[in-house]
Amino acid sequence: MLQVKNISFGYSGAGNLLSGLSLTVQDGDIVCLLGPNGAGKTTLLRCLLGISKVHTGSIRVKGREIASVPPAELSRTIAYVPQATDTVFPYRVLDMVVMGRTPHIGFTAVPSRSDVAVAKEALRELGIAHLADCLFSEISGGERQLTLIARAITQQASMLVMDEPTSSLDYGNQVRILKVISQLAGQGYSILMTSHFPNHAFMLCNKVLVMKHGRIIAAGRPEETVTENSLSNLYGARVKIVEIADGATPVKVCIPLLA
Ligand SMILES: Nc1ncnc2c1ncn2[C@@H]1O[C@H](COP(=O)(O)OP(=O)(O)OP(=O)(O)O)[C@@H](O)[C@H]1O
Repeated sequence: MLQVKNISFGYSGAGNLLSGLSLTVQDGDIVCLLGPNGAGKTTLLRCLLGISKVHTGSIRVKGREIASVPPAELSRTIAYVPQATDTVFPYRVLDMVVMGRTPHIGFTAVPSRSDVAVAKEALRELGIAHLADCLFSEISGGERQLTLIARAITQQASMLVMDEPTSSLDYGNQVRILKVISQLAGQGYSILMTSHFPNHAFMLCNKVLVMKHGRIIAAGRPEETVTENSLSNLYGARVKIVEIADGATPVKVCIPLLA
């Protein structure tokens, strides 16, 4: 689905932030990108979406170089869920979500009834149908994040790229979003998400990319890549990983140690 080979990128005036970076996301994968603040995770996502142009290397989506894929077509393949942001425009939540139809209908076209129906269905799926007429600027950070996920679902792309999808959510909504992500993967979506919570890797993901100083320093299954040693190297914090029983399946949990 997504093949990244040996890319490099730096912001103008600075040296390379990303260098020699390669990764693959297969159909149905849930990939967790872990790394400390400033490692380059969001920058990498922006490169994958073609928002920032890589200096060297290749990014292929469904076998085609993204630079050669028209933006609307790329948006029908990959949907982006940015970190929850504010907007200066007083859009209704439903209007924000209907915007997900833009790659299908064009910037100037008026959304049809069926476009609005797709958006309303996404709101229902995420349990926020009651917010449809609220202003995006007047709902909570967590509700905004759910709205942005609804917009991505409305886009009906086959891959979701999510930047810290649970960052401003309360505990219950974090679990809700993790379940939604798992269900979306079950429906055939490929998912690449950044997270500051290594537990997400164990709970949800079949693959982990560990990023530091603009490089992928480890890639593989969560059990191989998320270890007490790797986490303490990555974050400079002591971490204990324990197994707890959840029915028949033991689940690994990371616990940071203060001492
Ligand atoms: N538009 C920009 N222009 C110049 N430098 C930038 C820009 N955006 C990010 N950077 C720099 O690039 C580095 C990586 O930033 P990035 O946002 O990709 O990291 P991140 O891993 O997503 O961090 P976090 O976990 O804190 O969100 C940082 O040092 C940041 O200051």
